[in-house]
Amino acid sequence: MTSTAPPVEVDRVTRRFDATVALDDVSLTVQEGELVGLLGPNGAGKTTLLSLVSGVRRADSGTVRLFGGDPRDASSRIHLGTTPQETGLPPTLRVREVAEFVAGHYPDPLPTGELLETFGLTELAQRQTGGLSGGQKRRLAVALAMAGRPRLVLLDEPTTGLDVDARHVLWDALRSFHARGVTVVVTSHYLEEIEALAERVVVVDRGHVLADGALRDVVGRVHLRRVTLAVPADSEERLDRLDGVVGRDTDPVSGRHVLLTPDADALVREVVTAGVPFHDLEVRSASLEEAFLSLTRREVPA
Ligand SMILES: Nc1ncnc2c1ncn2[C@@H]1O[C@H](COP(=O)(O)OP(=O)(O)OP(=O)(O)O)[C@@H](O)[C@H]1O
Repeated sequence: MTSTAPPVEVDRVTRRFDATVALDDVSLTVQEGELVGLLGPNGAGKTTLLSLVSGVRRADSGTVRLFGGDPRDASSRIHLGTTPQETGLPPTLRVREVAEFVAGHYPDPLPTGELLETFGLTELAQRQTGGLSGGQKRRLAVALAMAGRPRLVLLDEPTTGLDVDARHVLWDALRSFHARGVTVVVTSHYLEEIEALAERVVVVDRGHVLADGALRDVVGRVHLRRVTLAVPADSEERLDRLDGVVGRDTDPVSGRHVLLTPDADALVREVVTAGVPFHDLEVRSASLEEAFLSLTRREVPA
């Protein structure tokens, strides 16, 4: 293990579960200080990837390095904090007791009061964990990952089940740790979470890395524009006959039609030429969600 090695180095890793290839020749390096969002549909291989990096599982082939060492050696994991998808907390222990118990395993832990404060848990310090709500347990589980002042944290779906306020408390906490230099790898089903947090996005599907880059580059890579417009109900079916529309949806708030297209200028010209009566036209870049759907609908490269 070397202190200058990147926190995560995954090199040509394959991992199977019987006939399922969960990861197929995956390579990925995460440098110190990065905040990486790992995106992928259910079963894409995200949890498997994190389990290899945290030393819980072993790769069938290829190599995984954690700060330059073997993640299966406890000494390599000294700078690692993790929050798995499911966390078991001892139900009769109080929040503060659990935090102190976990902190006791590290040579230089964060003061428990500071940890609880950062995650908005101060008020709950005396509560038994068995009496916490699902969202409160989740926040505690993420806080525990930070107890030992990790240099790298792996968070698997950290905000699943949290309401909007609790999610924002957690995002702020993650941002503050990241600002102090902590490297963060986070998986999420909430694309707006990755948009809000991550600087780099890695899109995984069926065991392959489909895209890896700065958030705006991944969104830009699909070259999609989002054209929103309102049309009278009796003209709606005319939208189906337009060329160059690769996706169609309805905006849940305004009820306007959303058309995804690689060439917004050509599409708008076509709408005008076809004489479709429209109003409230808006053109903007595709969101990460739209880019993600477009990417994961593609065929997996050979
Ligand atoms: N212990 C296991 N035994 C058998 N198959 C497994 C096991 N763990 C994962 N798999 C399979 O490997 C593939 C990748 O699973 P993985 O849990 O890594 O996906 P994921 O991207 O984390 O999905 P999710 O978003 O649903 O958590 C899936 O097809 C899954 O069914």
